[in-house]
Amino acid sequence: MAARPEPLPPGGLAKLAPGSSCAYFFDVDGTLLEIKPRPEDVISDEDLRLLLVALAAVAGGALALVSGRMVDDIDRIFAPLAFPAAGLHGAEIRFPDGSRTCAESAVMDEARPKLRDFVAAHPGARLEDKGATLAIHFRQRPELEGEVRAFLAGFAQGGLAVQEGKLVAELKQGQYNKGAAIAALLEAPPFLGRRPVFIGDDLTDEKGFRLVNEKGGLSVRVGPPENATEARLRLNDPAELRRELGALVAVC
Ligand SMILES: O=P(O)(O)OC[C@H]1O[C@H](O[C@H]2O[C@H](CO)[C@@H](O)[C@H](O)[C@H]2O)[C@H](O)[C@@H](O)[C@@H]1O
Repeated sequence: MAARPEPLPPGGLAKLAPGSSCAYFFDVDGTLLEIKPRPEDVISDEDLRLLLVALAAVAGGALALVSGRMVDDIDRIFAPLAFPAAGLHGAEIRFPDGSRTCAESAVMDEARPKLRDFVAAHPGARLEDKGATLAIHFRQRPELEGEVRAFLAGFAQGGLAVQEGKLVAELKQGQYNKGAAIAALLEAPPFLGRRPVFIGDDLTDEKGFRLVNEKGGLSVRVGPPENATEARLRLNDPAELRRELGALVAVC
């Protein structure tokens, strides 16, 4: 049930989520990295890459990135690293052995030209065509929010659903979500048998929080305290998450 998350207790993630027994799942935008004006502005720095490599090592490789972005875009951000990953809110998964699943993009063929036309008619709005999902960003014109959401709601039928996010709304296939993606990754070694830890910041992460709660894991939301969430615990921002992960790696 959604409620206000608690701050981390003393000892933080180093105490709550040791690398010897946990599997780590991280959202990207707003969690590992700060939000930027445009999606392509986001890129990992060397410190974060080294931190994630160190954490993956102490967890026996049980670290995955779980994002609304395409897996190829996640790889661009963290290059040359290529972690196990779920992209497109779970519609795309790359398992630790390198095998991949990806939802059909043809399901968006009817909607795609209509979204293009909408964006062309609304300067400042932007279409991010991710194949199996289509996102309309309105960060440059936040006043378009109501119009974008109402427009996309008209496509929410026949298995399609709208995923809301930070100054973005997106058309996806309803059966895919981050909870199902984390559950699928947890079936595969080296995730199998480990306690899941999921850290995210946005509406798309709520099903991931619920899944790890059901599995007895740890759910942590990055962001202000006032919003109700399925996550049980809270961190202020990506910088605090980095400090926590640094401390965790240091004690392992
Ligand atoms: O699940 P995430 O890893 O958090 O990805 C969610 C969406 O992230 C990107 O959009 C968001 O971040 C952009 C860069 O900081 C920002 O400009 C935009 O306003 C945000 O909505 C990405 O572009 C989307 O595809 C992801 O679904």
